[in-house]
Amino acid sequence: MIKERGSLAASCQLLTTLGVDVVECFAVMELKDCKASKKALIVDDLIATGGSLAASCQLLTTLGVDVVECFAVMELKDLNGRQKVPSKVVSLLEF
Ligand SMILES: O=P(O)(O)OC[C@H]1O[C@H](OP(=O)(O)OP(=O)(O)O)[C@H](O)[C@@H]1O
Ligand SMILES: Nc1ncnc2[nH]cnc12
Repeated sequence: MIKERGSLAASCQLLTTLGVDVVECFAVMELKDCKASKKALIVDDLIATGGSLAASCQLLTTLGVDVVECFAVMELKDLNGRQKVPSKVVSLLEF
């Protein structure tokens, strides 16, 4: 997930409220690990306006990382956020 430091707990709580069994949370990648020629799957809890995923893609692409796909648990379809995202977008739940 692309998160501010310290906000992972709130994301887990939201998913639990929705009935998702959060088995484990782990931080996979920090910016220092993002190197050119690496591939990335970006996972976030929500795609609303698409601004967060678009900015994340842009940042990683600037670092030379190949963003293969973006995955979001929830997508607010009416906001058309996926149109801003330059990579393939997959979401689990649509509202
Ligand atoms: O598609 P967007 O319009 O960018 O919205 C989606 C983002 O909004 C939420 O984060 P938020 O900014 O609320 O902060 P958080 O990381 O503390 O959850 C959510 O976790 C996504 O990262
Ligand atoms: N439109 C939205 N609804 C709920 N949570 C959000 N977080 C960021 N944008 C949001």
